[in-house]
Amino acid sequence: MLALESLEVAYPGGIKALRPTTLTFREGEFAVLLGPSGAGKSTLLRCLNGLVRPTNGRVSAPGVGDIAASRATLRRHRAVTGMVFQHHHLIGRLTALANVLMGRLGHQSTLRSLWPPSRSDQRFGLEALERVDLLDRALTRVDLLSGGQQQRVGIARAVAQRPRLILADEPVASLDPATATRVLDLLRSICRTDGISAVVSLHQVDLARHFADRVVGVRGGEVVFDGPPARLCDGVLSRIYGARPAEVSVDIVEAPRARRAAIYASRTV
Ligand SMILES: Nc1ncnc2c1ncn2[C@@H]1O[C@H](COP(=O)(O)OP(=O)(O)OP(=O)(O)O)[C@@H](O)[C@H]1O
Repeated sequence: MLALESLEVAYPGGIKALRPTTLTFREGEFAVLLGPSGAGKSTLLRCLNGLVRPTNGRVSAPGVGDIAASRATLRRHRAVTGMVFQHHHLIGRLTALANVLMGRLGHQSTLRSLWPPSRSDQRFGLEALERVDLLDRALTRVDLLSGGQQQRVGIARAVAQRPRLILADEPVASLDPATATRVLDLLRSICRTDGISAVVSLHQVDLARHFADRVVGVRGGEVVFDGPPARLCDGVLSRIYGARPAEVSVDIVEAPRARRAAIYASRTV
């Protein structure tokens, strides 16, 4: 459904974040990107909704074609692509419902978006919150919610957009293991029920094993593994992480993002 054709990204300064990559994400698939810090996972994800412009190659979406062909194609693609971020990107002083309703803006004209939300949009937003078990918090300010609850609001916002695709960049990196599992479980089950495709970057190998239909392993801007989670054996993990498998899932996965980078740097082979 979503095709990357010889996609390549070089950032200013010459960093090749993504080497020529050709890949297809299939309809309804829950794909997980795994890879060490700096591997290029965020860059790849951001190319999928045009937040990063490739240096070469293109991303094609069904019914849209090359998403970067024009502002209109990018807008059409983004209208059906929900984003879930590590740090939620919510507006803290607004209620959960108001944040969720932001997911509807891509479906409205500029003029309509200046008016209060319609009843049907409000109902849609409340349904989205109910699906992430937060209906009772609809009118609570988001900055009064826990990290896990905020991430569920982030998912509800993406779902309220009625997306065909959800892109999630380390959606559970700031959460404790039990909350991370619950949040991913919700995300995957909503994607399954609604037939939404998902591309999710994770650092936790165990979560990838549990939730992914397909794992794409990235290292040094290249896809070094592409297959079902059952094939994530020790050899594959060391190909992806360049570390002994026993070292992969404990200290790296539990470490905060900034420290992970230092751990990886010290282990680069
Ligand atoms: N805006 C930018 N300008 C210059 N270099 C960048 C930029 N964004 C990322 N990079 C570099 O591109 C490479 C890939 O970064 P990217 O954020 O895609 O990796 P990642 O796998 O998502 O890492 P992490 O797991 O730490 O988030 C890294 O070397 C990074 O330093």
